[in-house]
Amino acid sequence: MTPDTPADTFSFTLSATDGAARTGYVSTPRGRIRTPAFMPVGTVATVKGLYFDQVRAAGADIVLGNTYHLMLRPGAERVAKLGGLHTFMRWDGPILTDSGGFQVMSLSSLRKMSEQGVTFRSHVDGAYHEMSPERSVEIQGLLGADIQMQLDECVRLPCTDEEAERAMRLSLRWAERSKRAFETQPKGRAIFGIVQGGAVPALRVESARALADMDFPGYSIGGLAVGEPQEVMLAMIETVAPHLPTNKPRYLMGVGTPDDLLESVARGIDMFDCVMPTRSGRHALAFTRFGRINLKNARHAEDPRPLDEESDCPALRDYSRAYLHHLVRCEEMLGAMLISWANIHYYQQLMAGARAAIAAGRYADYVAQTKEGWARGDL
Ligand SMILES: O=c1[nH]cnc2cc3nc(NCc4cccs4)[nH]c3cc12
Repeated sequence: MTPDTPADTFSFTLSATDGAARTGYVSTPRGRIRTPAFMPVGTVATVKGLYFDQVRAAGADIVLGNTYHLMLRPGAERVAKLGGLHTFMRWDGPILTDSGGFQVMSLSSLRKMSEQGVTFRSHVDGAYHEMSPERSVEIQGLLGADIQMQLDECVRLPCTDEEAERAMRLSLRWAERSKRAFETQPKGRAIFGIVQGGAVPALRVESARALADMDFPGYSIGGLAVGEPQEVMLAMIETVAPHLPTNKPRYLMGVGTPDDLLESVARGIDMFDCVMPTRSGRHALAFTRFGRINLKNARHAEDPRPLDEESDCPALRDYSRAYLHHLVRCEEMLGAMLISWANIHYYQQLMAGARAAIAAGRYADYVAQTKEGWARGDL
């Protein structure tokens, strides 16, 4: 923390831009987040298969926790009683939590949505729960999240314009209520508004402008990475970004592949989260400088080469493809752990390279060279 940044504040500093791409850092009481940033997903208080010292060593400055999962198990009040999520899972850096609404709609059963909020049955034990903007913020506060999300309604794409409009306007009303409920929380924490509006440019612009008028400390772009083609996602980013304040961070929720990250950074996104690196790691899919490598494939059975001998990550540098293939074939947990570690490291170094390239004014070249590497791969 530089001396001029008091320990109990949240702020965003833009260091350089290259076209619409930006690099800088978010300052929080628990440390800085270098942007563009990729946030490993720690769904139930763990980045699946990794120790947090590996997550930190890979270059992650912040991790994501899921409010929906944690409120069901072990429970928000229980986490608070145990000292909060940072203490509970032994991660002392910033934590971002989502609001739970997205998982309620994708994981729970018997959901009932109203102006007040959403009631649902837990996918864990069938118990009834209700989630309102106020309760969601209360839960995120009990978890101790440094960056919190408003409760919103994310419609799956494709959807009708009427559906997108209804959900966008509800989300704006919930943005007001979430922000008001957040005011009781300790200084230094932030809450982000979430831009909705489906794939309808006019609705996206209206949502972004209304949220900007509410003066949030940061803005998420939601309602994307829900099955739409990449070009639709990128078009919505291009539509929304000009209407968001340049001096506040922009977080694209649930994104994405390495290609999604590079293309979204080029359009002005600062923060990302995605289960892709860890979920793919559990399915034997490695992301490398040479593109994707499916370690289930028998052609790796006698390949003594590591995934990337030039990497400074042991999982990429020290283990042969043959060994990784063997672990995968035996369904040994170390296989999923090593490939998840490799993928988290790859995503972090992809963002580190983007930050350096933007600062040097050569982001377009960085993207082109990176994509050439993916194509050149001797997979
Ligand atoms: O609008 C949203 N609001 C709050 N959380 C989200 C999370 C999101 N995650 C994805 N995509 C990644 C996925 C994860 C699981 C199914 S899709 N898209 C998302 C959109 C939203």
